[in-house]
Amino acid sequence: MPVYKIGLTGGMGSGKSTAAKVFSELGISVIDADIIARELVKLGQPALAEIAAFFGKEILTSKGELNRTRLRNLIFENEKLRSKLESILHPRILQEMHSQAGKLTASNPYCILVIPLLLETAQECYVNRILVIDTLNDTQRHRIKIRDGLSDKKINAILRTQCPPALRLAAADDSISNNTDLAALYHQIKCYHQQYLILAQQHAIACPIMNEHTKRPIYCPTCKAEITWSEENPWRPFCSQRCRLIDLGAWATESHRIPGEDTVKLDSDTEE
Ligand SMILES: CC(C)(COP(=O)(O)OP(=O)(O)OC[C@H]1O[C@@H](n2cnc3c(N)ncnc32)[C@H](O)[C@@H]1O)[C@@H](O)C(=O)NCCC(=O)NCCS
Ligand SMILES: Nc1ncnc2c1ncn2[C@@H]1O[C@H](COP(=O)(O)OP(=O)(O)OP(=O)(O)O)[C@@H](O)[C@H]1O
Ligand SMILES: [Zn+2]
Repeated sequence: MPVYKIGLTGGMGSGKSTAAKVFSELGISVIDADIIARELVKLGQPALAEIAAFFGKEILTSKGELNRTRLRNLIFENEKLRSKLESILHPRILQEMHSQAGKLTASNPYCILVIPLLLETAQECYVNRILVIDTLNDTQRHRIKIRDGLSDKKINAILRTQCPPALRLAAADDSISNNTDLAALYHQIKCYHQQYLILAQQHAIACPIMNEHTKRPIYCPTCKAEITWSEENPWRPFCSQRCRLIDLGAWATESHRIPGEDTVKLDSDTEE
């Protein structure tokens, strides 16, 4: 049975890595998408070659490593370049993250998946619960400035690409407010840790019973191919990334709509 997964997410500098360290100290396995993203662009990795092929040799340092600052300056100023980078890295990050999670043994009561862009990339379906770490804007900026020495302009450019904090909190099952000190952060995490131990146990008991009752074929909503609902298929309920993206496109173009009356008519909806 797959290990119960808590998706830890939050904006830039909200304290995800700091919180992850606390969970790890409590004996919980942590899989961090940011760490995977860094591994994937190390010297000799295929993703680095793909990035260099698209962005040019100027994106590499004299040692052939990724010039992260240069790439950061490019992608947060240009949506097309960001999409291109994401198309190279995100499928690989997702695959590696779920491969690592799939290898966790049943001795793990639950695990933490640190996914900075959990909501931005619609990964809600891969986790059992969403834990959002939230920091007030001023504190967030102050901490980023101290840590990274970035200007307000550069911080704004990054924050603009991320989910607005209010939407993130609205999607949360649980939330941590990280505005004061490390002791307060630690205290909140310890409380959630106790809850997660119980929830994971309840899940482990309920899940096999539910699976037995719901054992029936599942079909890809896009191409109708029969799929297996398992850790090995990170695109579930779709058969592939392609079908998932096609479906997302359909939502974006509104060919998928939940039927219902339009109660509010926007000006732009009314025909002249
Ligand atoms: C552009 C890169 C090389 C810049 O590296 P750098 O070390 O300067 O910054 P770092 O990785 O610490 O990111 C800074 C902040 O931006 C956020 N961020 C990174 N990529 C993105 C993105 N595509 N969209 C929105 N926010 C992002 C991070 O979560 C973090 O809060 C790096 O961010 C990257 O490879 N990004 C693409 C991969 C990705 O999407 N990672 C985030 C989720 S795993
Ligand atoms: N409770 C706290 N008290 C004091 N400093 C903190 C606290 N939480 C986090 N910090 C500091 O704030 C900065 C940002 O935290 P952290 O690196 O954990 O954020 P993050 O969400 O992982 O960032 P990113 O999105 O950039 O990866 C770090 O320098 C960290 O030491
Ligand atoms: Zn399909």
